[in-house]
Amino acid sequence: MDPLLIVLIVVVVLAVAGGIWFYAGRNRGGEVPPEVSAHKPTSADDILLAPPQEQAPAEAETPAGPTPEAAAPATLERPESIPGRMQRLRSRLAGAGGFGRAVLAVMSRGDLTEADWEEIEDTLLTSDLGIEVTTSLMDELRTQAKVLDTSDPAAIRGVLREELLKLVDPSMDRSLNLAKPTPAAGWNSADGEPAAAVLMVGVNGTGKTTTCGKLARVLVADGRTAVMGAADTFRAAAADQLTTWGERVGVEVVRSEREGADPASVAYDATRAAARDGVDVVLVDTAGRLQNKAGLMDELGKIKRVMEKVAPVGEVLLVLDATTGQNGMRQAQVFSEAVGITGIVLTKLDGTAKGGIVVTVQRELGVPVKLVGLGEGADDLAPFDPEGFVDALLA
Ligand SMILES: Nc1nc2c(ncn2[C@@H]2O[C@H](COP(=O)(O)OP(=O)(O)OP(=O)(O)O)[C@@H](O)[C@H]2O)c(=O)[nH]1
Repeated sequence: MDPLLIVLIVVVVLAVAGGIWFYAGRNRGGEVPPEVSAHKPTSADDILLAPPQEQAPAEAETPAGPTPEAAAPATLERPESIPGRMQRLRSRLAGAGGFGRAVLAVMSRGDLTEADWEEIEDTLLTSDLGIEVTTSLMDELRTQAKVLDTSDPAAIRGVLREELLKLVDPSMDRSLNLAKPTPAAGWNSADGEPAAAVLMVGVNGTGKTTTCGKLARVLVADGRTAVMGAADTFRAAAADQLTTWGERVGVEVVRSEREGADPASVAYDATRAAARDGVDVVLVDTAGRLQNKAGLMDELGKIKRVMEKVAPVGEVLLVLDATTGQNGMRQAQVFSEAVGITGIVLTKLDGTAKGGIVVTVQRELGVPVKLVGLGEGADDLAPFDPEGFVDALLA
């Protein structure tokens, strides 16, 4: 036989055998394993997918809210009630070790020396109270110490509690504005009744997306319905993260499948969807890129403007990381100038003993802390309670 023909036959036989082996191999492997084909979880997802801390997820009745378009889990979680979580989180706050306790310990020594007063001053300054507040608090404490002339811990505690409470200011209105807004002039009532709108802003990593998800749970626990808008189109995982949060409690998430899509258009779609579905609240998550103030103003301004084609935005919540101290304050100023802020969410308060940031941020921005994040658990967000906070600082 012609040697060329032999070589040709061998090549054809090898190719056919190889093809059969490859095909059989694919079938042997069966379906592509889900961990390969599915979205690869990030560390944040791991946290989100974990069951809520200290609370077994319970089966809930059919939610009043809209059904998520994505495949929903078979059972929905019932978020922890607001009073329940406040009770639980108060002890966590106390566990973080408040600066009040350290001041109390020094003041209870009685007959304070200058060194003792310096120790108190250092404690106050390192707790992020800022120089101005520290100085006036020191003056007040010196006066009160003279008046009291005692080392009785209960009496000193009473004075310190009163002074700290004054600084935190219990008279501020900390309620969220969740009243149904008056529709915008051009709004067609056939398109539904606009929902109360909450816009979440802040630097990246402060916990905006997490807080949006946690706040949706607060609303569900409070018997309200909601829609979330994933207008953080800069970080693709943020929309996935928000979708997971929504699915757990039956809250629809409006998102764009296109990375880098116009955040304002997602915010607008979410606001319209909320009106169409007749839900109570629309929560919009945004990206926190602080490239420059002009860019930030443009982006946030545009988001707010398009949402207000439906109805006024009732709440703009600035999400601030309590552990970033004075650095966080500078960023907060930029956001507050870029878009009018109506309240502050202080996250990661579980990770710091420097509770003084509550006082500083309220004074510098002139708006109240309305919510606090006290952990990575799904229900670790609670309304800010000044008395509980001061008690925890002194515990
Ligand atoms: N300990 C603690 N961690 C928190 C709290 N709130 C949020 N976090 C964590 O902070 C990390 C960042 O949260 P994200 O919600 O992704 O932050 P983000 O601001 O949306 O970030 P970008 O999408 O990049 O802008 C996550 O690991 C959260 O679990 C809190 O109150 N306490």
